[in-house]
Formats: sequence, structure tokens, C-alpha cells
Amino acid sequence: MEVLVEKLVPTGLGLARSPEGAVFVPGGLPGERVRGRPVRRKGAWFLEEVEVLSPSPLRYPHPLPPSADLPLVYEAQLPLKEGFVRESLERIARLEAPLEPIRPSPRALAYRAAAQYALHPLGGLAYRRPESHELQRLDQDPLLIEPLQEAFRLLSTWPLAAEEVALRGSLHEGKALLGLIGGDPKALKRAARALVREGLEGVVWAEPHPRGRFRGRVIPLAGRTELLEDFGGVLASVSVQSFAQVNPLAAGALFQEAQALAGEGERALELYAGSGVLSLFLSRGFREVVAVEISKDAVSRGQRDKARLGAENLRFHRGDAREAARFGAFDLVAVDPPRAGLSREVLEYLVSIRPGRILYIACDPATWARDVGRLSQEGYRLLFVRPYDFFPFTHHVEVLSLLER
Ligand SMILES: C[S@@+](CC[C@H](N)C(=O)[O-])C[C@H]1O[C@@H](n2cnc3c(N)ncnc32)[C@H](O)[C@@H]1O
Repeated sequence: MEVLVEKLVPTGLGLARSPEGAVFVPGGLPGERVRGRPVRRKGAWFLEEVEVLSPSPLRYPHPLPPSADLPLVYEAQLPLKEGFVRESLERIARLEAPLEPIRPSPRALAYRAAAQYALHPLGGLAYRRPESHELQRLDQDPLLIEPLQEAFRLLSTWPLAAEEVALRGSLHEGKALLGLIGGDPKALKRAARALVREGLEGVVWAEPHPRGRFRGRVIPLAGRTELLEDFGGVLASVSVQSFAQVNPLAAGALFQEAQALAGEGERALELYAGSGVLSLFLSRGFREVVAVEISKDAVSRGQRDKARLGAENLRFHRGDAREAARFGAFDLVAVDPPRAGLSREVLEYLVSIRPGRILYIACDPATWARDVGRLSQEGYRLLFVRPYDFFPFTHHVEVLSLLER
């Protein structure tokens, strides 16, 4: 089938029309004629084995990793991402709020401070296609920050008897940590020590787990387990084991603007707080801040960051955001949930305590729009929305927003 890609939809797929109806085109850019094999999945048509017949003049001309699903010159990515947020708001929340201009990533390349790869059995790092066992060997990843580019080169020369690697770097320290997932930790110890001698700052081993990386046992093998990173002027810890923002420069700018929007008050709550970097910002303007996070590693890093920075008025609670009701009422609640958005319980909690302001940071515009739509039915007004580009060369877009009742 041959079609013309008309636009990109918020999931990053190209959209084209055919005599059979709408067709989604992975990797197709607006204005491109493409050819591929139509496949019907979940009631929609998708093109597979896509061949671009007439490339867009805006197509990025240099190599990118397979995970980069928006291969456009940087300036052309930004209006598309802004459009994804506006479209989600209008179509899902049925709201027309003024959108602040998207804030570009301070770096279009070399911005990723965290990444995961499969290890190729013949050595080197590889990309595993979603829902497939097929491995594609990679010889570089220009999206990685410099210390991770070095780690990438080092790992390309060492065959390692593990299944996957997770990398975390720090721009502030100029260093990199490695997580080896799978294999035998005893057998990997010598390699881990050698990798530290070659320049990595630390190596941990993690047991593969069906529910995701770092859900099982984690054993430090050599060197350090944490680094310090600068997020908008706040020095906070990062590790391979638990969430920290992938693009520290872009996230730092978002946290600064979030703090300005949050202003001052008595009590603030952050749900889905990670190691509490945003809470550290909020602790400057609120008498008391409570940070709720489910990951043990993130909470223990947060506790140490809090002690090092002297944020006496910040309190961590390790637990599920659904338990928030036990902490009472707050002037401001900040949420930064995973892609699934807020759970029903968290929405019910917000509606019941009715904080004056809700600061909502989102990594998925569709679930954010769903939640914002629900909150607007409960009397909240969407006062501020700004898309942020945390992930150049991918369709992903972050949203900073403020609701007020
Ligand atoms: C998008 S991250 C945001 C972290 C933090 N705000 C930051 O910027 O570093 C989402 C966080 O929510 C946590 N999380 C996921 N489900 C949770 C739940 N049900 N209750 C509490 N935390 C949860 C994850 O462990 C992760 O740290």
C-alpha cells in the first residue's frame, strides 16, 4: 500500500488516508509518501516494513537510535509537540485553555542522563524491538550525555554475561553508573571491578523481575551506587535503581517554574515524588511539605538529600499515593504520576480535600487531559499550561500545569 502521511498523532505515529480508511504509519513524517504492508490491529490499520519514497526536507539527516521516533530537525519537533498537548486538551478534556509556548530542551542532543539497552550475545549494546526478541546492535547513541557516551564506548568493547544494562550519568559530576541486569552476580564481580578501573563510577547487579527492572534483589558490585546531579540549582542524588528525571537540564527549568507557580503557603503535598526534588523546591515556600513515593531506593536517597540540604520542613512517606488521605488537608498538592495518570482513589482524594491549588506535572498528555477534564468538572480552573521538551527526537512531551478552585 502507498499513502501520503498527513500529520502526526500524539502517540508519534504518522496518519494517512487510504481507500480502506485511516492508516497509522510508524516512522512516517508529515508530507512523506510511504509504502508498506497494511496490517489490521485492534480495529485499526497500521503499515509495517515502511519504506519512505519521498523524504520530508525536514527529516533529520544524521543517525539516531531506533527509539528516536521523531526524526525531524529540532525546530520542527517543537510545534508538533505543542500541538499534541493542545489536541489532547481539546479532544479529551474538552477544554480550551491558553497554552504557554513550549520550552525547548536546553540541549537537542546529548541530553539523556539515563538509558537502558539489551546486551548483545556477541558483545556490545543493542536495541530490543518492542514485543520482540530481535536485537539490533548499536554503535552509538548521540542522545546520551557525554559521560554516558564514554560508558557506551567502554561497554561496546567488553562482552558481559548479563541480559540488559541500565546507565545513569551526571552532568554535574561528569560520571556514569552501570546496572547489570541478569546473569550471575558472583561471576560479574571481576568485570565490574575492571569497569570501575576503566572509568565507570560504580556498578550494581539486579535480578531480572517480571514486573520491571530493579523490582527484585539489587547487589552493589563495585564503586559507588549514587551520583549527585544539578536540577535547576538543587543538587540531588541519582542512581540506576530508581526514577530520576532523564533530562536534568530541562527538568531543572521545569522545577524552577513549578516553584514560582506554587508560591508560598502552609502545607504542601507531593504525590509520586521520586526522591523529592520538586519537594525540595516547594520546601522553600511552604511551612511543611510531605512527599509520598512508593520506591524504597528513591525515598532513602530523598532522605539523605534532605539531610544534606537541611530541608527540615520536608517529610517523606514511603507508600502508595492512594494512602494520601491519611495526611489530611493541604493548600497545594503537586502530582507527577507515571504515564497512566492519577488513579481513581487519588482523584477521589483530591476532590474530597479540595486543595486550593493543584500543580500537575505530566509525561502523558492524554491521561493528563483526562484527569484535568475530571477536575474541571469538580470546579477547578486550568490556569496555566506549558509543554516542556524533555525528550528531543521522540514524540514524548512533558506538561507543567496549575489548577485552582
Ligand atoms: C514520573 S516519576 C516522578 C518523580 C519525581 N516527581 C521527579 O520528578 O523526580 C513518578 C514516580 O511515581 C512513583 N510511583 C508510581 N506509582 C506510585 C504509587 N502508586 N504511589 C506512589 N508513588 C508511585 C514512581 O516510583 C516514580 O518515582
